[in-house]
Amino acid sequence: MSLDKVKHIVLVLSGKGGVGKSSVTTQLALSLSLAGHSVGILDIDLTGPSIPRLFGIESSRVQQAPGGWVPVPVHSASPEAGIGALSCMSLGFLLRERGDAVVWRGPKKTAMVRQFLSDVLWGEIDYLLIDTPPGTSDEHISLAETLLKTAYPGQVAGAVVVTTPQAVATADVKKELNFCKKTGIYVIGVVENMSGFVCPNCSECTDIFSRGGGEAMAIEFEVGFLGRIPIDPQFVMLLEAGRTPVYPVGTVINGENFGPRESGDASTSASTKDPETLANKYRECSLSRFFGDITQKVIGVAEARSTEAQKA
Ligand SMILES: Nc1ncnc2c1ncn2[C@@H]1O[C@H](COP(=O)(O)OP(=O)(O)OP(=O)(O)O)[C@@H](O)[C@H]1O
Ligand code: SF4
Repeated sequence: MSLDKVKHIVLVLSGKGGVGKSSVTTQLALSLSLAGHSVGILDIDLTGPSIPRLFGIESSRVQQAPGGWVPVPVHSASPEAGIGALSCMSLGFLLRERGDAVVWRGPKKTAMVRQFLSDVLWGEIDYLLIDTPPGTSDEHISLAETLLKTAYPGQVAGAVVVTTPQAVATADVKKELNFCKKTGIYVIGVVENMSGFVCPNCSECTDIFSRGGGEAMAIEFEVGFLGRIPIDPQFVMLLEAGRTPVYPVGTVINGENFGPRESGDASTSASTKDPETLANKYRECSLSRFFGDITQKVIGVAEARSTEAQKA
């Protein structure tokens, strides 16, 4: 199996589309690599693969090697900056045109997911994040079946469930948690995305919708709560420009700039006159801090689960 040398596998799930699951997957992957880990992303959202676009590499093509597919690099490792390598695999790389639609029946989707799990040459990596379609579909079932059959004890760290404060009110995200319970997939925790709004003028964080629903749901289902991420208009702009909001300003890997270009690029664009107030607000609302905290919790659970499995 191509997953043999992957240390930890993390699934990213959401009950509904558009809650920011793929955005959370990419920023979680970047935060993990920023923490020095080597990371892969497997995008099994077959009908709407968005990972290549979020990294600005949708025109890349997957290379075929004798043993399988070589994942597309996002960036290589930078030992001097303490950053691990990041690569990804998505059906998006295999489609001829960016807008090509995939209209497949269940068995074909199942076969594709199995092939993605067995034929991608990840090599030795610390984390593999699997971005799944919204809901509980054929892709989820074949993913759970294949992983439960093939993964070694402790390798599947579990699932990160992404929701928004409003989506929490719907039954979809609860279905997702029930799916994990039924299939025996451990829930690492819930992320409440689009929770509050970061003003582009002064970086003030305001709760424009309800807040705290994700945490309440985590308590109800007795699973972990990983944290909240505010709506940040700069986030979309940076992603669209192929930049990485969670990397510090001026992050250069092998000559290429990956971070926001300058401090005004990220959620630091406040026009407040007092630099100290601004700095504090930036610290309070910075996406990198939110993702950094969530990432540390995911690392903690993944390591604890693999240590537990080794002891057993
Ligand atoms: N915290 C945030 N602040 C601002 N914009 C955000 C935030 N999170 C996500 N977005 C934006 O919301 C949109 C939807 O995000 P994304 O594509 O990640 O959702 P998704 O749940 O993966 O959707 P689907 O499952 O339908 O592919 C994107 O334009 C993304 O840039
Ligand atoms: S700049 Fe500050 S005060 Fe003005 S709208 Fe934004 S959050 Fe409110």
